[in-house]
Amino acid sequence: MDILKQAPTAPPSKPSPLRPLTLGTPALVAQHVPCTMHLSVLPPELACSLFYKMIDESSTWSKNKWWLFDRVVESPHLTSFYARKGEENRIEEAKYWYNGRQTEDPRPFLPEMDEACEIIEKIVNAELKKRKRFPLEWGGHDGDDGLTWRANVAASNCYRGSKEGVGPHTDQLTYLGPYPTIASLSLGTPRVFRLRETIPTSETDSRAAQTFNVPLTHNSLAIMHASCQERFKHSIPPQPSLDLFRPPFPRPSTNTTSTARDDTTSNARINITFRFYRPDFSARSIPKCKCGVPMVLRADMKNRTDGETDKYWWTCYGGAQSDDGKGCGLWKVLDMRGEGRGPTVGERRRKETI
Ligand SMILES: O=C(O)CCC(=O)C(=O)O
Ligand SMILES: [Fe+2]
Repeated sequence: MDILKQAPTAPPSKPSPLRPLTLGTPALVAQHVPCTMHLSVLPPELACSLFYKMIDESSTWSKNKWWLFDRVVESPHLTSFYARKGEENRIEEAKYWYNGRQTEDPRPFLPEMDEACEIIEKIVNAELKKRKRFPLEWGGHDGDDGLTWRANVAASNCYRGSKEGVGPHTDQLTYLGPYPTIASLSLGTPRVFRLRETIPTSETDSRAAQTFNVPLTHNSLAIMHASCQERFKHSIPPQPSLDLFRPPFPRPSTNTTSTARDDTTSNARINITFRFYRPDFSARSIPKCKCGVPMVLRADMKNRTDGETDKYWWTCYGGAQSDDGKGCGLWKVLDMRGEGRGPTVGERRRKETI
């Protein structure tokens, strides 16, 4: 009888934690995460003048404040929101919301941002042609090739010194829709961009998450490709120390004398994320919760599937700015077809094969 006894089953062992890995080259970035890294993307003089312009503008930017569980949190770094020319009317009229609060009217792109944006669009579109497309990505309008990524807005951040950063998060998909492509330009002091995968519940027993650290240097472009927001959280962690940035060109024609120059070194980093707000996720198409606030769209990262049937949640964000941090708690699953969204890459493919 003894032989029939089953060997005692060992308790399921958790996969061993993995050490953080620094991805110091574009090849390593492409190998490990759904991102690409592009170095020295703008003409050096443009990168430098855009850095100065954004540093000056940042004195009028603001900090983000919102409710997290039972406390008000304020992100120390400064942020602002810009719309590309020709898009301001659509975007102003639309009134976007962020963190449960109506955003100020977006500012128009500065001329240097326009110049940078045109260069960045070319890089992004060349990269998109090489990549696998996901069925829920924006499929484009009839008549265009569905591949063209056009930045119509930009969110900008300024981190002053090594302590300012942003914690692990995914970008809200409310206006970006599923599987967005986000192009993130870094100017000034180098910082680390940290990515960590959220392991789906069905795989937590078989594999562990790894932390990836990507150094972001002045004038580099990190593209977060489709599936990055669905699979990875990203952050700019505070650092124990920083390499100061020495701008390679002086400030253009200011009245400061050489002894009073404030451009010799800087501990600040400017980040500009160029984004494509999808026409099928226009502000007026966003459902509102019982608080009267547009709901926020997020991917169900723990139960992701195949790029076609992934689940996304619209959730109440009214609590983020209310007096007590409590909202109505309403949530519902995104229903692409039922809500009349698209066309998606998947729908276009199906049409083409019929
Ligand atoms: O500063 C960065 O590179 C990242 C900023 C970011 O994650 C965001 O604005 O959502
Ligand atoms: Fe982000």
